[in-house]
Amino acid sequence: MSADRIGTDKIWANRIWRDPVFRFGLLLKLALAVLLAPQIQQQWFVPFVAHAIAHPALDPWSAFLAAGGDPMAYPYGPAMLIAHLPGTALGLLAATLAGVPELTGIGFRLGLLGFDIATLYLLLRLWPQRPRMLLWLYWWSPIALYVTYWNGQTDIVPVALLLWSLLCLREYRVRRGGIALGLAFAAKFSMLLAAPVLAIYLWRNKRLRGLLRPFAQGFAITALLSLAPWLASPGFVRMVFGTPESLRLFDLALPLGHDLRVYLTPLLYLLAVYGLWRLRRISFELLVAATGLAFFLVVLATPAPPGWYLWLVPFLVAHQLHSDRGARVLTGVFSALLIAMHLVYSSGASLPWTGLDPAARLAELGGALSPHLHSLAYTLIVAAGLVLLVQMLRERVARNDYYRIAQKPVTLGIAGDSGSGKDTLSRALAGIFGEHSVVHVSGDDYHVWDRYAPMWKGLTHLNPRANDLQRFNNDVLALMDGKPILCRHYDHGAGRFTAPTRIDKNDVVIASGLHALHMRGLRERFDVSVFLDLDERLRRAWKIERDVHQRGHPLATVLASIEKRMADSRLHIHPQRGLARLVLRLEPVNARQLETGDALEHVRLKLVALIRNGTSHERLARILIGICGLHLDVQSSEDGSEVEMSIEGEVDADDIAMAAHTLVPGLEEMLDIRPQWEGGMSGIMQLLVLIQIEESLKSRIR
Ligand SMILES: Nc1ncnc2c1ncn2[C@@H]1O[C@H](COP(=O)(O)OP(=O)(O)O)[C@@H](O)[C@H]1O
Ligand SMILES: O=C(COP(=O)(O)O)[C@H](O)[C@H](O)COP(=O)(O)O
Repeated sequence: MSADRIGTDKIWANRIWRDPVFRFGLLLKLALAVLLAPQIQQQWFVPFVAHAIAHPALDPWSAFLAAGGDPMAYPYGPAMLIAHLPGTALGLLAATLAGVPELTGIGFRLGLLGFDIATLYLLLRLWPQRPRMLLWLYWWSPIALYVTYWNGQTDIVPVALLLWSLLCLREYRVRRGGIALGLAFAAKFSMLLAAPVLAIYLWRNKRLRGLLRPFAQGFAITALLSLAPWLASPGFVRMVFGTPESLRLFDLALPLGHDLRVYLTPLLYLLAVYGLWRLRRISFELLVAATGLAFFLVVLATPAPPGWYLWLVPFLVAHQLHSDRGARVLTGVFSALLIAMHLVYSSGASLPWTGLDPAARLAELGGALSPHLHSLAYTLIVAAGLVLLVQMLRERVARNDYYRIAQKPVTLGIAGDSGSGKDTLSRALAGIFGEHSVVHVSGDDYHVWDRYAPMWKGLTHLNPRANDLQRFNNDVLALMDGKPILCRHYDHGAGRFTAPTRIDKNDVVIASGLHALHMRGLRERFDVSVFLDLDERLRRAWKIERDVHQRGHPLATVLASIEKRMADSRLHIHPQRGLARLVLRLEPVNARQLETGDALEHVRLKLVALIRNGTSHERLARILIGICGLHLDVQSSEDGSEVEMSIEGEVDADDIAMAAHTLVPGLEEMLDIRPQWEGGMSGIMQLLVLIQIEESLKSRIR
């Protein structure tokens, strides 16, 4: 069980259950379930479910119709029936034993109360930060109270199943999430509206794309198994498909003449789904907002029955939890208008134990009032709903930090001398973002000549003139702007260039090379610019090891190349050190290890990080000491613009992962779902770069 789950369950057990706000709400709902008998339950739902219990049949819908039941009685799928069975069965048993028929309806409503509590629990799992506020916003939600306990609709069942699906998605239990959505659909077909939104969320996040298949399988198999047995049933088709309620989706239409109409509700919904598709990356909070907005659009563009407004409640709760008081006021106004109108114009409940029937009185009032007033009231509701929808769009989407930073790629520039670790660091960073989300441009691919060109006799690779830096610059800028490039690759094995291949845009652009920070225009576009400033003895040892054993060069050639390149290194590579926001210098803790020929992987290293214009070094220092158990020596420049951290010690990948979870929680949805954290100095470099990325992204939204 995840730590969050344990934490939430503890909140649930210790705080919510004991909380007076919960307990009074529970008492109220129990009282309402006992005292109120909603007309639609008494007339339709309860008789159908009771008949299904009393006369078990594989096809309860046809059996009910054959017994003379009302075709309007139960327009729901088998999952809804299964959800209603336990409470109603207990109620029916009690009614039979006690000879009090009302107990059956009470049993039905207690079953709904169970889903109401389940919905509260799921909301608490989704947003555990402010449990007391969530209690007030959901457990005392006027819309939820009205729909479930006065009007009597049972939309709380598919809503709870949909929330379960969302929670499963957030916990990467996607097959289970698909099953939950399939059950929500099998309870009430309109939950299908959420399916494209959830699918786009999984598809548009490369880190989640591989999860779409199990999600879709879970959904499809559940929906098929839930419905296939009854699709050939005439009773099921008659009662469940083509119900007047579902046809309301087509009420709002634009006549084009010749019996042709544009159905505006489906049109608005499809445009909303397309708008979501256009987003580059979608965080979970954006998914929640998008699902709520899709439902909101459909509900406002349709003469929706009261039950459909219950779909909005979890998303209105999320909106109010993460917004200011204005959202709560607006939601309150919207709720009040909605309930006031439906109290008069929609069915309600009677009080059987008292003989009172307030719903009938209200219905008489509704019948006496002018239809103009009904439309006026509905217009007010749509107006308040649109204002609320615009507010949700603005605050849950447009102002969503993730939305504002994730619509452009994260861009990293890594420069350093040959053998300083540029490719190694690039691979380590790609390991935490996920190769699927990273495009890596290497400066080696922009050498002007291949290994066998005579030009190398006069020029070294470290001379900018030996590299097509203008093309490197243009290609990286193109990828930053989301455009594909055509780029050849330098094969260090053969010493030749491969044919140009198309490189597509991606969420993270890593540009590494000898001269990656050489060009100002490009350098200033990087979110993070890194210079690898290796201890020269270590760099030589690493370069010799690599060039001789991995690239197949004779030792003498490598040694001669190093000497020949010294001047250009000082002239063209090292000046980039002063241009980088982050300078990383790896040094041997004991240089003698290099002299005694110890295996390079056994040479203990320390990292000296120079952070320019950083703001998170104190937080970083605490975490590196507290979580990673490292030894730090921190020096700051007089004006505080430069901080140098000397970091020593051993740290494993798990500690790096925990440190990242603490340091940059806001980036977690940009990382792979299983980031490849590294131990040692490589893992610390992963952390340092991530912190710089977070700082840069925050400056995007300031
Ligand atoms: N953090 C590190 N720890 C240990 N070895 C490293 C590290 N970074 C690089 N190396 C080694 O140094 C050599 C050069 O690294 P590489 O990434 O190819 O450098 P560059 O891309 O700058 O030329 C490689 O053999 C690599 O394994
Ligand atoms: O200096 C470099 C740059 O690569 P890096 O920064 O990765 O060391 C290499 O020597 C050249 O690319 C030529 O490669 P090769 O020597 O294989 O022909």
